[in-house]
Amino acid sequence: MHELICATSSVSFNSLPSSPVNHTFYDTTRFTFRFLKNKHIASFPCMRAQQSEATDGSAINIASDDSKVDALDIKESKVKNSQIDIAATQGIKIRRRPPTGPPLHHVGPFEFRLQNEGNTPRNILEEIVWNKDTEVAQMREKKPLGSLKKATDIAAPPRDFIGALKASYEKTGMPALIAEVKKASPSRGVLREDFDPVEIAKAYEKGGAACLSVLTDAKYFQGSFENLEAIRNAGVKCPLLCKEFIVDAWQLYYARAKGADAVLLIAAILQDLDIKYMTKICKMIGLTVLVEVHDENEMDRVLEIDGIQLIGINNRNLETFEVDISNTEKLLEGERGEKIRQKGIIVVGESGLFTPADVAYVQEAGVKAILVGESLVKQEDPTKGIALLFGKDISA
Ligand SMILES: O=P(O)(O)OC[C@@H](O)[C@@H](O)c1c[nH]c2ccccc12
Repeated sequence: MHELICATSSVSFNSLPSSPVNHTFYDTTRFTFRFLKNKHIASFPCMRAQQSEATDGSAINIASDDSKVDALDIKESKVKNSQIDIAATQGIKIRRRPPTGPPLHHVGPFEFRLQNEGNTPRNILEEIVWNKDTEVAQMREKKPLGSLKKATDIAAPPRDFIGALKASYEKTGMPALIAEVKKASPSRGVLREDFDPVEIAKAYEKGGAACLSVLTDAKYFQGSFENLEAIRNAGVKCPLLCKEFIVDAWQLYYARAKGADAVLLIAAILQDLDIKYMTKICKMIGLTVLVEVHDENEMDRVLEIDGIQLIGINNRNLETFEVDISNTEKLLEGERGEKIRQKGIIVVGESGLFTPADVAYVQEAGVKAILVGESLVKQEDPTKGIALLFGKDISA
């Protein structure tokens, strides 16, 4: 039932066969056991890299300098813990990575860790973020930041996302539309079988959308960066929002290189400092930032950050999928609404908008733009879908 895996501390990998069996750890049904002396092999990314080289058959030696490694071990765990502490003080419940912290128990020469629920995502947002972390690490390896920066430099110049929203609002007197090119979602499944992203984007533009949002997450939303690029290259003039789960600054450069004019930063998964730092990078490379909030705490955090011009209020709770459009009103009431007006921030009402009454309701609450996917993408003709949503033709 429980498996015990041992390796000696002064192991020299070139003395072992190339099979990983001898020097990897086995997560068994409930417990992971390993010799204490070797704990660093699993603990450090650099060691892990060396380990995988060994599995390729190349010869490597890992010097056993336990004191140095232990010091690093402590440092790594401290950094992790302090990040968790910061997130906690900011009220962030989403854990950015599985908590593979120090072992819980020492038994004689072994350490053992209960393979507890802590290493299982607690909700869909956490699952998405953990997957994204791995996905981004793999993409980064294929396209390091240096080459990506060059691609960013030669990308077509960014379009004015906020300018397009303002112009539309002024023209129609109604919230500017950010229409979303969305094939599927974890909560609703596939929204449209005959999904042609370019055709849908063109239909949105024709119907009077000010900007477009393009889902690029493949695993949960069946989106792609190819869709973003294809829409950009098809002559669509609306500025494009790259709808991604951004967890790493690398993704900002990637989005810009693929033709995005704006990106979404989700306050539920990013600490204040991440939002500040990423906003600075976006400014440098010409990307507009839309910061998404879902509750009062996230709104208050974001209102403390300088330079935020666009805030999206998501009516969908990404942890439970519950949608409630009164959330927009709730977050714009009283002092918060006042502060937003004073700062000249444009608020975008996001998710769950289906009817002219819904649009009127969030407009009344104070939004100057809306982000809509499902109700438009499901329409046979998305152009007509826009007129139905607004109760009139807004394309003229
Ligand atoms: O399809 P809807 O209910 O109109 O929602 C669109 C958009 O708000 C939603 O897709 C969204 C809002 N924030 C997100 C963050 C990630 C993925 C998707 C989203």
